Amino acid sequence: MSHGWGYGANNGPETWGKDFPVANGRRQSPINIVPKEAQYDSTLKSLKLKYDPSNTKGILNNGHSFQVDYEDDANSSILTGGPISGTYRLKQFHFHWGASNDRGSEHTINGIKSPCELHLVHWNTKYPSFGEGASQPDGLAVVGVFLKISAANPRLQKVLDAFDSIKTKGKQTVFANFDPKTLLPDSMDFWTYDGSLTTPPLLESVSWIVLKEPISVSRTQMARFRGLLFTREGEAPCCMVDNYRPPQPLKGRQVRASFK
Ligand SMILES: Cc1ccn(O)c(=O)c1
Ligand SMILES: [Zn+2]
Repeated sequence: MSHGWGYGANNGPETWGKDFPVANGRRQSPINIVPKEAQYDSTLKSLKLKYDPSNTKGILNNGHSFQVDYEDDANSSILTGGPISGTYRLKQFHFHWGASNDRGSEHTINGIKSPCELHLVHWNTKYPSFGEGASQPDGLAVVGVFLKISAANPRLQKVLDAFDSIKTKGKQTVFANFDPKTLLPDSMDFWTYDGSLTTPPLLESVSWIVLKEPISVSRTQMARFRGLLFTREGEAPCCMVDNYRPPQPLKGRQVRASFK
């Protein structure tokens, strides 16, 4: 049976290039963002996120993270503006986090890791589906939001409360009427660059939009993320932690800022 990619010593990010050679490509993600080297671009439009909570389909432990899935057969939960042209539909959101609060995010700022990073995944409606978009250079747009340790974030509570039902790989449960907008910070200032999926198949199809302002999460809330498992029910349990890919070479790419 294929041992499959993961985040362990034998199947982690350093091994992904064997099955997915694009891992060493020219527009891989995540990256380290150096704000002083980002170029302010006054032509960037403001980000527009319009989400319909009734599109919420469910919450799933996929063995790498957990994700909340959305109906995407209409333009009811969409991303427009920012660096992208056209309309991108929300497909799912998920997180990446560490075994301790000193690490966990995928993007870093001046080499600094955050304990957690939220990704809201959207696909370009010029293509017929997410799968089609995922193989196109302008097919996907992912909004990244850092989480920093502070007071408990009440907006995470509904997500955390579902964890008991999706503890192990493959488990999913009903999850309805969740507005991802409640997980966004006040400021929509962002950095943007051309990148990739941060998990195999690492396709180079993502316009990354990384928000400057983090949202809060408490130590106790982070501990609950770490109670999820990479493993299936009945297997030797392995805590779902450190499910992040480290920063990849910029290879000449420009990072633009929507703010001065
Ligand atoms: C489409 C996709 C898949 C995995 N991850 O981590 C992402 O951020 C986006
Ligand atoms: Zn992600």
